[in-house]
Amino acid sequence: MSLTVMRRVTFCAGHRLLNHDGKCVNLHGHNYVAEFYVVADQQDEVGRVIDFKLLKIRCKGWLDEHWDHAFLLWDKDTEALNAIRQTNPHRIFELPYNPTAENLAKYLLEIACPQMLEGTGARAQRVVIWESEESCAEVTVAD
Ligand SMILES: Nc1nc2c(c(=O)[nH]1)N=C([C@H](O)[C@H](O)COP(=O)(O)OP(=O)(O)OP(=O)(O)O)CN2
Repeated sequence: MSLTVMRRVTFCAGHRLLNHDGKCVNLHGHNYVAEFYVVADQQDEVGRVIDFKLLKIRCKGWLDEHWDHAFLLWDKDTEALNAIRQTNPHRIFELPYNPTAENLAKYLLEIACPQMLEGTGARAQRVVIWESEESCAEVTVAD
């Protein structure tokens, strides 16, 4: 048997896809939805994998601090980085790859979730990023 809990968090961010052969090569924004699927080795004395409220505080807290209302840009995209830096104030989060939905999900699972969930006894198993109501990317920890 395996028990998983999920918390959904929404955030707004701007980005562009470098080398994309379509309109998403332009700076634009999305109302993203992130889903965090979390497991633990055992349930706590209350019967929880993790308190939903604590999960919300950790996941939403990280996104509010780092990605909400920021431009999520590839650190190689110097043209966009320099353009956004011309505006004051500005909020930029540099990524080591293009900010596709796939890569955002990967970054959250591999880098951000261990930070978010530190000390809770829970760990992320899967992250889904919805870029629109129609399109999402999903990443899962390998077996
Ligand atoms: N595999 C991926 N493909 C695309 C991604 C992505 O993250 N992963 N992202 C984009 C763009 O960010 C874009 O904003 C979304 O593109 P698209 O789905 O084409 O947008 P629309 O549905 O709004 O297109 P309409 O033509 O306006 O219907 C692109 N691809």
